[in-house]
Amino acid sequence: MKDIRFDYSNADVKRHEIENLKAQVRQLHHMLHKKTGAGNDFLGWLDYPKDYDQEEFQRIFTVAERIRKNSDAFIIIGIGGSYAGARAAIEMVGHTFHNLLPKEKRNAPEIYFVGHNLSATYYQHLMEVIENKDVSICVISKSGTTTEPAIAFRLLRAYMEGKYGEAEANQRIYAVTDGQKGALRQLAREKRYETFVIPDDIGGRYSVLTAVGLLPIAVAGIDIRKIMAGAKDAWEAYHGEDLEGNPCYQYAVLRNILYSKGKVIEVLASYEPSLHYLAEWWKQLYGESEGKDGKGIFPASVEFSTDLHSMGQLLQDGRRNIFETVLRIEKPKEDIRIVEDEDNVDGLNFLSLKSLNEVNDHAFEGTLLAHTDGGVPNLVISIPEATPYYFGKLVYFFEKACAMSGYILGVNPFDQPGVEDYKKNMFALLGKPGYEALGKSLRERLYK
Ligand SMILES: O=P(O)(O)OC[C@H]1O[C@](O)(CO)[C@@H](O)[C@@H]1O
Repeated sequence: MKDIRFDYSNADVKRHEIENLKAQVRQLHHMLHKKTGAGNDFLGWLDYPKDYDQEEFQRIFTVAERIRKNSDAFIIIGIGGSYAGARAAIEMVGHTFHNLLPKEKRNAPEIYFVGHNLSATYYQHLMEVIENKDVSICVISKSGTTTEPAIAFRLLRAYMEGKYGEAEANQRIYAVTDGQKGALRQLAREKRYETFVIPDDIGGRYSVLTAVGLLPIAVAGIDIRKIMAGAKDAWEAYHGEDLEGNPCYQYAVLRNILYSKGKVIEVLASYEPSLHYLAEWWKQLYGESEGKDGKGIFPASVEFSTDLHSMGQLLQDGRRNIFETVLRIEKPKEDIRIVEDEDNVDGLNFLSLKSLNEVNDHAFEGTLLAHTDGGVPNLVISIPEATPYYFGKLVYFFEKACAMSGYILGVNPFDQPGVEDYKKNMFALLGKPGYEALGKSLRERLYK
């Protein structure tokens, strides 16, 4: 079977720079696996593909099947790690226009994501779209108190209870949350929602292979067994301590070498629009894991060739503090041939009958050379196909690389103290009890 490939031959990094980190990687590998490093109470994801709860996994199938049968629309409420992974999978593996396909072709409900913004327009428009449709919802929040999904859930719970009456609404609402504590767990108990557990030792951004990601992905009609098979094979493939044989650790090492040379921005580039949300998921994983203690690579993303006509200028010619990681799909799901045109007014007959994927590949090759010539080191991660299996494998690749990369950088890759600051200010400005003094001082600064 083909594998994920990592190529750093265009990174302008010397052999000895990599060799120098070999011993450190080995030591950090043991720290990770023996769970002796910073954030070690959040390492549940590390062996999860091998020892996940099979009983709960079966229940995800059963529930997904029920939702697929009785729902025209499935609404997923969540933010950050409680949302991005499922969306990444559904977009990468599924149909580009999932919701617009005729129902019989889709064989799954329309899928909508909410709870990841505070836009009234977004909610109002969603309500218009789901009118007259049978709806099920899944609320996903580990803490159960995150403001954005909590507001969304309040709105949608009222909508569901109004539409179906409380008893039926309760059967159409599913919750994925902490096993014991939190506001959502309490509500789920009271209302008798069917629930799934987010393990204590798995943080939001590492949770896509738990029910957080798997339930929405299964409802969308994607084979979650294959995802877990890919993740399990990744566990094996990236288990070795030796840098030479472990592409996942090589990626961690290469990005740190580039960072130490002033390349402080990593741009994840792809040539398939279906990877858009994978890049969003990746940004949270790396941004939240590494951006702390005054350090961290800024993770950004572009979609080529779209962004070659905008960000391409900056990448080619702007400040040289960027490196690029290209995420390639070797065999895209589809291909089409460019048609011959007798008149050739557009002068494109040199492309007649060529495969569009081939044109896209040449765009990649041409850009790789142009950007490396322009002083932008390029790393390339290639996945054979955009299938559930490779999604699972890629997720684990990035997760483990992120843990190693964070440890090399010298941070705790598993906490996120910085995200609390905006929350405190927002609560204070909204008048949440307990935040009165902060509210007063913030208002003085804002409205002086
Ligand atoms: O699942 P929860 O607790 O609602 O958290 C959602 C997201 O919010 C964060 O805590 C950041 O605000 C992320 O780490 C997390 O993925």
